[in-house]
Amino acid sequence: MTGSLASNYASWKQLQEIYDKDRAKIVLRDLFAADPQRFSKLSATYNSQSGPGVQILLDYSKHLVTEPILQKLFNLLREAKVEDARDKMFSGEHINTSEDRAVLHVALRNFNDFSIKEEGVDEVSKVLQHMKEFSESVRSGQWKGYTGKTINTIVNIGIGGSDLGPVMVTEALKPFSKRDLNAHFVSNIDGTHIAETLRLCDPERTLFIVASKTFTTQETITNAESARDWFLGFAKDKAHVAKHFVALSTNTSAVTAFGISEANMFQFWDWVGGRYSLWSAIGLSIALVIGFDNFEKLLRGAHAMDQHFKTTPLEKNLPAIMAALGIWYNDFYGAQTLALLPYDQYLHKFADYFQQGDMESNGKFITKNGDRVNYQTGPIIWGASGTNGQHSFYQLIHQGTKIIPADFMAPATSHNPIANSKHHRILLSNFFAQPEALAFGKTEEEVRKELGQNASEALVKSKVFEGNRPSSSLMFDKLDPATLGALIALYEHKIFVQGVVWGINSFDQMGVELGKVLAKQILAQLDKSDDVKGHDSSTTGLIHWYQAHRKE
Ligand SMILES: O=P(O)(O)OC[C@H]1O[C@H](O)[C@H](O)[C@@H](O)[C@@H]1O
Repeated sequence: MTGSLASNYASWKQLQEIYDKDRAKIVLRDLFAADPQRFSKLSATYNSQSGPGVQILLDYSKHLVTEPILQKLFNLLREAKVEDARDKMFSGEHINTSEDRAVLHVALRNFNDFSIKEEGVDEVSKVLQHMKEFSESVRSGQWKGYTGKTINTIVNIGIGGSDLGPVMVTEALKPFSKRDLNAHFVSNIDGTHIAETLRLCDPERTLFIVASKTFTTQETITNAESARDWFLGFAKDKAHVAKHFVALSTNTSAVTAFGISEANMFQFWDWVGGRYSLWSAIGLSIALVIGFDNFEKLLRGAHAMDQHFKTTPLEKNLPAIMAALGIWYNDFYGAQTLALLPYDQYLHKFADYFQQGDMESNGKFITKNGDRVNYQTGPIIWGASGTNGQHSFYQLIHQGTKIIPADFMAPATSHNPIANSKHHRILLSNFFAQPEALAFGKTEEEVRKELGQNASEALVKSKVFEGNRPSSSLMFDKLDPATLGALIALYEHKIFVQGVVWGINSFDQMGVELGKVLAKQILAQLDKSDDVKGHDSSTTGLIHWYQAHRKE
C-alpha cells in the first residue's frame, strides 16, 4: 500500500525536481533585486469578514520560493484534496478515522453560522450560557466560598490541552484581565507544582477548576485529589466542596464520582480534541480571567478566521499559504524545525502552546491508510519571545549549519506604550531587522569594507552572514481577544492543511500512550526491589538505584 503517500503526487515529484535542479538559484538577494514588486506579490492581508475587526498582514516574500514554486505547492494542496478535506471537517464528517470521531472545534465558535449536524453541537450555546452565568457570578462577587467570602483566586488543574490553551491565552490577554483575581495553573504531577501553588491560596477564597476531557488523566486527578484534601483540611465538611470545585469534562460519571455535582460541571464533547479545546468549557478559566464578553470576542475572532479558511482560494488563504511554505522546507529543504518568534511579551507562551498543537497533531509516521511515510511529517516547534531569543539562540539561526524557518510576529501598537512608546519602537526595530539580516546576510566583500585591509582572514570569515535564511513576518494592530482568536485559528488550520497533505490523522494521539502504560506498571513495582521485573537492564538499574537512595 503506497496509495496514500504524498510523495506519489505529480506535484510533489515536480517540486523535488525543482529543488534538485534549481535550489542554488533561489537566492533572496537576487529575487528581491530582480523584482521590486516582490513584497506586494508575496504578502497577503487578512481582513475579518465578521465579528470584531481584525487585520493580519502575512509577509512571505522572504521565503525561498518563486511564483512557479508557490504554484506547484498549491497544486500539491489541490492534489491532496485539501479543500475537500476542509469541507469534510466543517460538515462534521468523522475525519478522525482511528477514533471514528468528528473534528469540530470550529463548531465551538460557530455561533450557528455554518450548519453542522453532529450530536452535541446544538448544546454548545447552552454550555456557553452556563459559562457566562458562572463566570459573571464569580467575577461580580455573587458566588461565595464556604465562609461567605468572595473568590479571589482560581486554580486550573489540568494538563496538555486542558492546561496549555488557558495558560497561553490568559497570559496573552492579561491587559483584559481582572487584576484582583489571581489565576494559577497546576499541571505537573510533581508534587512541587500543587504544593507551591497552594501556598498562594486562601481556602476560603479559592476556586479549583478541574479540567480534563477524559477525567481519567493521572496527573490531573491526583492533583485534584490533593487539592480537595488540602481544602477539606480547612473546610472539614464535604458539602463545602460544591462552592470550591467545578469540573470541565466530557465524562459526567467520573466527575460525579469525584464528588463534583453535575450542576458544577461544564460539558464538552468527544469531537473536541484536547489541543483544540480552549474554545470549549476548557476555556472557563479564560472567561473568568478576561470576562465572558472578551472570551466571546476570542471565539468570534477565531470564527472569522474559520470563514476565511473555508471560503478563500488557496492562493490567498493564509493557513494554506503558511502550510505550503512549511511543507517546502520540511520535505524538500530538510528543515527539522519551525521557530515561532513573537515580538510581544504577552505571547510568551505561544510557542509552548503550539508545541502541543502542532507536534501532537502531526508527529505521526503512519498515514490514515496505514502506510509508513517516506518523507518528513510535522516539524519540531520551538521559540521564545523577542528580543530575548536574540540574546540566546539566534546566533545559530544566523550562522549555524541548519536551516531554521521562522515565523516572526508583532503588533503595530503596544498595550504598554511606556516612555513615549520608546520600548515598542526599539522592539519593532528588532522585529524588522532580524528577518532582514536573516534573508540578506552580509557578504565577505561587505565585511572587508567594514573591517579594513588589516583584518585577518579568519575574522573576516567569522563575520560573514550567508543570508538566504527564510522567515515569515506577521503583523497585526494590537493583541486583543479577536486578534488572538484569529491567530490561533490560523495556526490550527495550517496544521490541518499539512496533515491532509501528509495523509496522516492530525487528530489522534496514540503516541502518548506507551509511556503512560509503562509508568503504571512501574508504579506498582516501585516499593520493593524484588518486584522490579520485565524491564531491560538500564530501566531495572535506574529503578534499583532510586530504591537504594530514596529517603522517604
Ligand atoms: O483533558 P485530559 O483528558 O485530561 O487530557 C489531557 C492531555 O492528555 C493526553 O496525554 C493527550 O495526549 C493530550 O492531548 C491531552 O490534552
